[in-house]
Amino acid sequence: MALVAIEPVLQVASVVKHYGTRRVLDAVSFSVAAGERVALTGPSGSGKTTLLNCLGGVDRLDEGDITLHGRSIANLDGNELARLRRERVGTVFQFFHLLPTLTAAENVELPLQLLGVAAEERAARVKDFLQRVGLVARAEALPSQLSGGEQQRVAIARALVHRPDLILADEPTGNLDSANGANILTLLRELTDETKTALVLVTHSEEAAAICHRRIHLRDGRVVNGG
Ligand SMILES: Nc1ncnc2c1ncn2[C@@H]1O[C@H](COP(=O)(O)OP(=O)(O)OP(=O)(O)O)[C@@H](O)[C@H]1O
Repeated sequence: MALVAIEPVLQVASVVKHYGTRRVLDAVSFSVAAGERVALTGPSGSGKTTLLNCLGGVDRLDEGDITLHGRSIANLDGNELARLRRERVGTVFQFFHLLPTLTAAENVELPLQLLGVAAEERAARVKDFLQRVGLVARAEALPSQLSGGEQQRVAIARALVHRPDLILADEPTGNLDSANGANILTLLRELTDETKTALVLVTHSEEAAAICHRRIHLRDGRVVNGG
């Protein structure tokens, strides 16, 4: 049988990052395939959030490279990087980070607006994703009128609506009770399966790591297993 080479969605090659003289990421390498979910674990201060920020193009690397869908981010200028991030990446945070003056539907629509998607297509996709996260009835609610679990469902719809290759999630259940946390994890698992979106999930939670196919454990900025 012929082997087909499948290019990873995300390739991290010998990434080094310093804060001052401190080497916070020390030659980190791993890759993630389409639809693969990877838990990024490790003790506090081991570099997980720094790595996530590098993956999202928020922090620049000192050495090494990150390739997203075949494109190296090392030599992109700020505008190109912002565009790549908008097109290819979705993010989910512990504290939801919804825009407080926009409704649930408008929050979900925002990534499509930034990408210049036509109004009709935007409306259809927003409806589809609000349906997928079970929030059609709350489309016109402001974030302050939604529970934490509902806000995180809006954030998940917003992270996926523009069909990114990669979702970056930082403790997405960290601010939810266990029942809501479990619902959010199920939703993340089902939706990333359905859409074949890769997920890198930073977490201290066993339950969250358990929805992932694989774990990458960091200690002192180095991958100690799973890379
Ligand atoms: N902007 C910054 N300036 C200086 N040092 C920083 C900065 N951000 C992070 N650090 C340091 O880099 C190291 C790694 O931090 P990072 O937040 O990536 O760890 P983490 O594994 O995500 O920790 P936690 O689980 O507590 O969130 C820590 O020692 C931290 O103090």
